[in-house]
Amino acid sequence: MAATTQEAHPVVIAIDGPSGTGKSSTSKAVAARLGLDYLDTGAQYRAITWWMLSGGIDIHDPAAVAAAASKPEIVSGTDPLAPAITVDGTDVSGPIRGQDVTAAVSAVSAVPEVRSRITRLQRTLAAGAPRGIVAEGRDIGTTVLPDADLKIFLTASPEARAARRSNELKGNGGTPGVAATREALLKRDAADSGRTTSPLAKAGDAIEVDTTELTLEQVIERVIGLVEERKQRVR
Ligand SMILES: Nc1ncnc2c1ncn2[C@@H]1O[C@H](COP(=O)(O)OP(=O)(O)O)[C@@H](O)[C@H]1O
Ligand SMILES: Nc1ccn([C@@H]2O[C@H](COP(=O)(O)OP(=O)(O)O)[C@@H](O)[C@H]2O)c(=O)n1
Repeated sequence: MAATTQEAHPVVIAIDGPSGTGKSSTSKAVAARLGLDYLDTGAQYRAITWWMLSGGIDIHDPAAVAAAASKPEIVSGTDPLAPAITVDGTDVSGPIRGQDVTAAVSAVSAVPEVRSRITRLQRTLAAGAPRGIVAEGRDIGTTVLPDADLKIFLTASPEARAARRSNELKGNGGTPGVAATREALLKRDAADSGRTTSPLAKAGDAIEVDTTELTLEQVIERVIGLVEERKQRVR
């Protein structure tokens, strides 16, 4: 008989922060290296926004958004090497990154009925992750998974964030310059931080990592180091 080996309990990592701080890149890499699932919660809010825009729903009418919030079927893949998202069976991973969705998503995600619907999906995915999950967004540590084993809040200067995002958009054929990108990011930060329901915020027990002067690899190593530290402490 083999000695009783204790199954490690699934590890839940919450990574929050504003746009362009490195949440998606860091979360995907950490999940892939640790063999965990990955959840991009921003993609879910973008997907429901894409569906509303496609269906002609007035996204500035919270009652209309609330009434439609439960209608689309949103399915998120959780493989960090091939994150996928579909709405009613259509792959929307490309269209949800468009400027129209980016400009509309903060209004849609501020509606409480949208948040409760998406939060339910997120908790179901986290609960079903066999080895655990890295979930990234704005309210993971505060609202979605308040009992996460590790909470990280990423920050970076607006200049660094705008330069990164602008570079990325150029690669995707977009043209906005750094100044326009910076303005758009700050506007979205203000809307996301200022909403009543589950705003963008650092959880009291989250560890803040300023990525302005760090390479992506340094951020990934920092987070993996914090996961290891946490494991040592609970052993
Ligand atoms: N520490 C870093 N240094 C330089 N570029 C980075 C760093 N972290 C992420 N990036 C780049 O910045 C862009 C935005 O990163 P992303 O992970 O999508 O941020 P977020 O999910 O917070 O919006 C991507 O092109 C990514 O490769
Ligand atoms: N947990 C989350 C994640 C995203 N969001 C909303 O979804 C938008 C898009 O999130 P994202 O993570 O794709 O944004 P980027 O950081 O990629 O620019 C945010 O600006 C928020 O309005 C949210 O409200 N709560």
